[in-house]
Amino acid sequence: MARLTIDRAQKRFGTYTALDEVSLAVEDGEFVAVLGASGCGKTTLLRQIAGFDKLDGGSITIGDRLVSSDTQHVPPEHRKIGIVFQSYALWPHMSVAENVAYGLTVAGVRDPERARRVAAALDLVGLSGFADRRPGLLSGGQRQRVALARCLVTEPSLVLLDEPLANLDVHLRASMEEEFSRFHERTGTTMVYITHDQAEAMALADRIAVMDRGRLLQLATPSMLYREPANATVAGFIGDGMVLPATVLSGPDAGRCKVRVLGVEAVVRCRPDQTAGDNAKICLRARDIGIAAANGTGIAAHVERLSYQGGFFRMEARPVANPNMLLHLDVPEPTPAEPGGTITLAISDGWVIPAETVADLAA
Ligand SMILES: Nc1ncnc2c1ncn2[C@@H]1O[C@H](COP(=O)(O)OP(=O)(O)OP(=O)(O)O)[C@@H](O)[C@H]1O
Repeated sequence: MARLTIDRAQKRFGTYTALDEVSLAVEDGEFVAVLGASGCGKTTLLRQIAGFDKLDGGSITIGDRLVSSDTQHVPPEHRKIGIVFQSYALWPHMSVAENVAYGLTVAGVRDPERARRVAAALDLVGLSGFADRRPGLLSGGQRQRVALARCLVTEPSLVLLDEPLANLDVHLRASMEEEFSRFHERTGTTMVYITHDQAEAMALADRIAVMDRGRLLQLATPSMLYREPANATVAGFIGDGMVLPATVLSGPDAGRCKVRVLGVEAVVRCRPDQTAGDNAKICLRARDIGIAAANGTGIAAHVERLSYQGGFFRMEARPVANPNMLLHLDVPEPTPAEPGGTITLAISDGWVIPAETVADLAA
């Protein structure tokens, strides 16, 4: 197991900067998900960690060993890294046991040591009874478990997972998520998990690194990302956040600021160093907006759409005074208004997004 330190990693393809000064420290035994939309640079980052490409600037250290820098490039096979790909990449003509044994055979490990380690790895992923099967006769989830066993058997110091569940159906994904979690708990292996699926990242990771256009925007626990997004991009990307212009009326008191938003005053969470002033932005979640009390003041809005979510409705509504904005909130059955009707909304919570400076990397 090893700590992974990426320091100001740069990667360019021609004039395009795919990695722009990415710095990231993954603790020994930690499970970090790298999350971002397609094209944000996740795979490029993984390829630098694995050593498939050379960096244009910065450095990567695994444990105490500098593996990538201007002057150093340790080849992939000498980095003690295990990789699990979306495509499984199993040999179709070999049995499950032979596939798992492959890395050991290449490394010169012989029986009975090799057979013992293969059996232990298959046991770890719950596939002991499948040693003699060909991969073609396994389900997608079982194939991914073989790929995991094959990666583990070499006792890597770091495991990289590149969208490993992307080819599986929804039900299998959920059970494989549990499998990865249990596996991480049992082995304590340092893991970096690439995904564009935030539910998957939230369910699995100790911390999530959110990337956008080659930059790391925030590295934080799932709950911190949700509660305290560092900037408007993270706020909008994670948890369907609504980002609204606001004025901070008074500075923090017990972690909360008074703000004016959509013409009403509200008390929301903020950083201890938040200052009063115009041009602020706040992030609201669906749960931060509710129906105002009868005769209470609030935000008059036209109901545009209702969609049933099972037990409640997701309502979309446009403020009468700001019709270019679309708010969403969850309302119980029976719904308090129908599409075309008007409703008064109240804000119960929210987060003042810190002024955009450097990405806040504090967890
Ligand atoms: N070898 C290459 N040559 C030129 N451009 C590249 C190369 N590899 C990646 N890119 C570009 O770098 C950017 C980041 O690509 P990358 O594959 O890292 O994104 P990603 O976040 O993994 O996306 P996805 O989720 O779709 O796999 C993209 O704009 C891509 O087109």
